[in-house]
Amino acid sequence: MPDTSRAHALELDARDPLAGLRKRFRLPAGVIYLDGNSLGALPDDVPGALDDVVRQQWGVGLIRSWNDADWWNAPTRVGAAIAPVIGAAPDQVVCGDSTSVQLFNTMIAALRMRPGRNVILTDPATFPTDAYLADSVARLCNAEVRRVPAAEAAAVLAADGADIALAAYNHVDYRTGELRDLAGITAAAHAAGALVLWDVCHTAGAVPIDADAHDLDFVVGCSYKYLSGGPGAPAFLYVARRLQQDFDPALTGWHGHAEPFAMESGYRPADGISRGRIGSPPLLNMLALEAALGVFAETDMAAVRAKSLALTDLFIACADELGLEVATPREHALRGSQVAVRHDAAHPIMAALIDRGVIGDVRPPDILRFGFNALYVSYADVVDAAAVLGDIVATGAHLDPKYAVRSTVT
Ligand SMILES: Cc1ncc(COP(=O)(O)O)c(C=O)c1O
Ligand SMILES: Nc1c(O)cccc1C(=O)C[C@H](N)C(=O)O
Repeated sequence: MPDTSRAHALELDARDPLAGLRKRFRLPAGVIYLDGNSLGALPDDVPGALDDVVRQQWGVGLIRSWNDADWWNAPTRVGAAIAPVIGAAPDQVVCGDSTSVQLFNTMIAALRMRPGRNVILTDPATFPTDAYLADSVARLCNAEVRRVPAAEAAAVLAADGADIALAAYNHVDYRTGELRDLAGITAAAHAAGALVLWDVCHTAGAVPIDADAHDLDFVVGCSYKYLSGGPGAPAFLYVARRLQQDFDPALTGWHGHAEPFAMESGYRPADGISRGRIGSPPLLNMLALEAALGVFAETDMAAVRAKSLALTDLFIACADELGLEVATPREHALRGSQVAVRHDAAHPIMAALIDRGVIGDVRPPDILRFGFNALYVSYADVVDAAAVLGDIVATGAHLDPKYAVRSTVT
């Protein structure tokens, strides 16, 4: 039986090589934050950096800061800082725009790069924005969306892949936290002549992605979850170097032009990853993200992954002891960095948890989600959160009518 005692958790914290990174984040007193898989906690470096960007770079530098503070190159500079986190050699990652925009842009580029093929293969359980965009892209490009669960994707690609242009999958199921077979689906897609687009929103900064080692084609991820870039922080796009000269995105904005300030009347794409740029980037968010990324230079993704698995192992053991139904796979190879617990009263239980300072979220119909960012969640947090959860379920505290009211964002 795993040891779920608080004393043992404190021992684990004392031995944790990442424990020192927790102070790099501003965590409110009295809160156990287990929703970094939706919005990451505030890094300590961000307020000062933003203050400088607003007061000095914007307030004093004004338009000069495009040059003097190198705003112009921020998308590729911040992309270069994200690259090691996702296992990418330099010059393959650009930062900017939302995940949704990047997904749309890349799906169309992939269809253009595989003429004669008209199918986008995706998961029926994909994150909603991915599904909605695939359907819209299909309407725009006269293509078809074929919905095949990730577990069956490699077999479908092998048996019936001739018309598939793109396999577009989420690295982690946002509900259950199940980690998908990135290597297997990618290899099967390539054997079938298709491209792959991985949405790594739930793994960037939490799970090694090894984009180059796995020979991925396109990767899109957000930066406001495990990367802690802040609300609305821009997404990133990886285009493998070998594909960049053929990358033909839908959104041909002027920042992706070969010579933006030549103000030419026609579009000529920039070389390399810069052609993934679109229009003016959200610089305040992007420069906050740049400051947030500093912490990743002080650790490596193998250490982050090892602690994340240990945290989720411990939480699963606690949930087992409480007799709760865990929806997240127990095998490490199949687990992201969150634990999902099924309960018919998921909403009121989460409301009661939040009331007591334990912040997670819920997803329909019955999933309580708990995300574990190894950079700032401690083992003591895990057992303390589980103790509050156990107390609520045992006492029926969640049955209080005040917890029946649902908030807009959960
Ligand atoms: C897998 C996945 N893709 C996309 C998104 C969101 O896209 P956007 O950043 O455009 O809101 C999320 C979360 O919101 C997500 O979990
Ligand atoms: N992106 C979000 C937002 O704009 C508002 C509220 C929550 C989010 C999230 O990130 C949700 C998250 N992607 C999920 O897995 O459900």
